[in-house]
Amino acid sequence: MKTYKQVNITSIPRNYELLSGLLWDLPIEGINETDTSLIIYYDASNRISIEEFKKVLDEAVRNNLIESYEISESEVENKNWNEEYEKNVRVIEVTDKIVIKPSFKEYNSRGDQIVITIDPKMSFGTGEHQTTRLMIEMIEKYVSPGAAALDVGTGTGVLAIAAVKLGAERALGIDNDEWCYLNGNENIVLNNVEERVKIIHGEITDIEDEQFDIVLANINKNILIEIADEIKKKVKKTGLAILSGLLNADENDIDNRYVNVGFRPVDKKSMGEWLSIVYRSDR
Ligand SMILES: C[S@@+](CC[C@H](N)C(=O)[O-])C[C@H]1O[C@@H](n2cnc3c(N)ncnc32)[C@H](O)[C@@H]1O
Repeated sequence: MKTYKQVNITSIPRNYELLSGLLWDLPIEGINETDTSLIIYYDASNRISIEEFKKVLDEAVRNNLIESYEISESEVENKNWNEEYEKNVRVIEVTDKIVIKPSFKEYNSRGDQIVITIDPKMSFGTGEHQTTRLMIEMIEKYVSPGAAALDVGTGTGVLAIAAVKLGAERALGIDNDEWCYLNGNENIVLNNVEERVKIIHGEITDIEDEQFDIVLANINKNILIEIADEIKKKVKKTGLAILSGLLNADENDIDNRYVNVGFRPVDKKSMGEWLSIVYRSDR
């Protein structure tokens, strides 16, 4: 039985887009930005408490991303939840070509558009966040027909699904969160790509001896630094790694680490504070 709660966060400065991006890594069910606060809905019955939010916010203070914050917690009536949730999930036109929509909203697409249906439930990856949009732009630019793609930290499976819809032959999505594994598998069925996309539960180290033309990873700086060697092992010689979940301020640390393991930066793009970098394997 789920017990929904909400936390209300106010911060100085009021940069809720940045904070919601940082908090999306937690197993939360929805975020609502208002002019004065950030409201986060989550299931308090099993996996998360207000302390987890405080840890992320304290780190944001330590990194000078915000000066200070206030946080409070309140109960949410269960009966309103689905309605609230559905109201807040939007159809997102990510690029001229790619649209992401939930199954419960209609969208009249043009013939040249690709519509990806994502019901996010508790996973990250609706297209709402800049890092997902940056990743999709880069996939559109760099995926080559027939490529094999690996999506580390697949969330809803959105990037793996986008990769095959944009020409990859097949994609493997992996996430260490079991909810994402379940949700990703639902989303590949919604998009009729179950023949070409496989979603598994685990860590990148669980994938044995397989190499990919393109490795996608939208996670965060610390994890991307930790798994750089593993990402390198999974990329074919002269293949690509496309990263995000990064703030602009993370660029040097990530570049140092990825160049050190044998990558060369070939492209990058920012959206607000968020950054995506494309690396080519050099050896
Ligand atoms: C920011 S979300 C990205 C979701 C989606 N790929 C997108 O671009 O919208 C990061 C995901 O990485 C997963 N994750 C975090 N650390 C991981 C790890 N060490 N191995 C696999 N998945 C991880 C989280 O569970 C989360 O679903």
